[in-house]
Amino acid sequence: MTTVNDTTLNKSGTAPNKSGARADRTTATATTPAVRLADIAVRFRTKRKDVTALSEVSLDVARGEFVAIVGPSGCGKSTLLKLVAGLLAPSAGEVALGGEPVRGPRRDIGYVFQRAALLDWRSARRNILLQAEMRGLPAAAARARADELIRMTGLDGFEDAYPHELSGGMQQRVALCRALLHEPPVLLMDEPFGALDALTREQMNVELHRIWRETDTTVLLVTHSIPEAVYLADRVVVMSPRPGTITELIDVHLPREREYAATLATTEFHEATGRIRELLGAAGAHD
Ligand SMILES: Nc1ncnc2c1ncn2[C@@H]1O[C@H](COP(=O)(O)OP(=O)(O)OP(=O)(O)O)[C@@H](O)[C@H]1O
Repeated sequence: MTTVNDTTLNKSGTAPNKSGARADRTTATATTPAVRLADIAVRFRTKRKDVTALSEVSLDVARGEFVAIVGPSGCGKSTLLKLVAGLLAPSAGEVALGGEPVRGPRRDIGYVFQRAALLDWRSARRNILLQAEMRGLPAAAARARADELIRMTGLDGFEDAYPHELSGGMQQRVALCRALLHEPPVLLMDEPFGALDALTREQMNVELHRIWRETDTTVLLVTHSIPEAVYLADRVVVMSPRPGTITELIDVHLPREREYAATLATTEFHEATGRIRELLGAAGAHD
């Protein structure tokens, strides 16, 4: 485990590469990050009060990197994902995807939420294909990609089932397939497994990590589970209570292939989860 404070990262933006080794600083600055948040502030003005949700947040996420975001409730984690998706404009600072400033809703991202939000009257396959219909993608290619994702997520045999015939885990798999159908370079996940039982959640963690390894997707995952963050991520962003700032960035030095039980038994896993707990505990959060 290596910890880097946000001030250091603001300037260097270094990030681990796919092999788990750290890219050297010169290479990292020469490479355009998949996601860049530069000096972000977000203020909400409501009739009753003004809320500063995020303040001085800077973060570079490398292409193909898996970053988990943890922090106390209300510290601005969902707000941060909305900025990347272009669903919200920052009050100050710049957001860029692949070097291009984000100026409005982005179609080239995938988004998975806590609730799968499937259409009840459509089968699993037709829920996945909705993404293609909304984007006007060629039907044959979309069907082939949907079949590939169905296989990758172990949904074979349930393609024609309706949402009420699927378990919570299966519904989230359908939502994941739908989010990946158009092969987005960036996948945003907001507490995607929060409504699942502990065992299904573990299985989904293992599957998500395998799918991420098999694709080149950059992932930003918001989670309240410290073990989930450390098991899945290359780096964990730990946030402070509102106004959310980055308290610390934790590099997770685990091998790319991560067998679940063996990973949880490693010293690296214990050190990283311990450090995050300490930081969140010090901030008064008990996630
Ligand atoms: N549209 C909005 N208008 C006003 N305030 C908002 C709006 N969206 C978010 N907020 C406020 O901004 C802060 C951050 O909200 P956000 O949902 O990003 O937090 P979070 O870290 O994702 O929380 P949780 O972990 O509980 O889901 C909260 O205080 C919230 O009330």
